[in-house]
Amino acid sequence: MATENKNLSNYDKNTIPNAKDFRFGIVVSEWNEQVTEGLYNGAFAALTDCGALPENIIRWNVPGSFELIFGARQMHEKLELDAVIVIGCVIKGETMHFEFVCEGVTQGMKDLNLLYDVPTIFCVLTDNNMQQSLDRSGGKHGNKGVEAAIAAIKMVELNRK
Ligand SMILES: Nc1c(NC[C@H](O)[C@H](O)[C@H](O)CO)[nH]c(=O)[nH]c1=O
Ligand SMILES: CC(=O)[C@@H](O)COP(=O)(O)O
Repeated sequence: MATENKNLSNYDKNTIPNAKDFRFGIVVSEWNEQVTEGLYNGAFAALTDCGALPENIIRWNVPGSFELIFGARQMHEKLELDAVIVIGCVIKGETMHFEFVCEGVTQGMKDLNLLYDVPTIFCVLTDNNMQQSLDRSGGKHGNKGVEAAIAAIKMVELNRK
């Protein structure tokens, strides 16, 4: 199902575990800051709406999406967390750089999920243009940051079984 057929912000709070005892790390890319801030705000709002305490949500910034890998790894290594969410926005330019950044970040996130017992949640937009990114960071298709927050809570619950 494409995003255009599913609002990214929709969730049923009654089906989501209470996150009051969960600790989250969020690594945010500064590239396309207007979009990544919208994603972060969506994630933060959804986490706290589901019971997470603001003091249990630790944010680090990195320059670009490719640095999300190292930033998330350092969070896993240095902080006691239940989940790490990485937030980025990669938008196609004139060259192949888009493909390599997207592939590198995707593979890096997969590797982190293999290396650590704490889940790393992938909240990286990989869009053809800015409008697509705006539509998915609080626009007409909702907010992927909300989707990522709900995924993080569910994965923490799964990890505690
Ligand atoms: N073009 C975008 C980038 N490029 C920068 C890389 O992510 C990285 O910071 C650089 O190659 C240095 O290692 N990053 C994004 O997040 N979004 C883009 O659209
Ligand atoms: C994803 C990128 O690095 C890309 O936006 C950079 O733009 P360009 O391919 O025109 O250099």
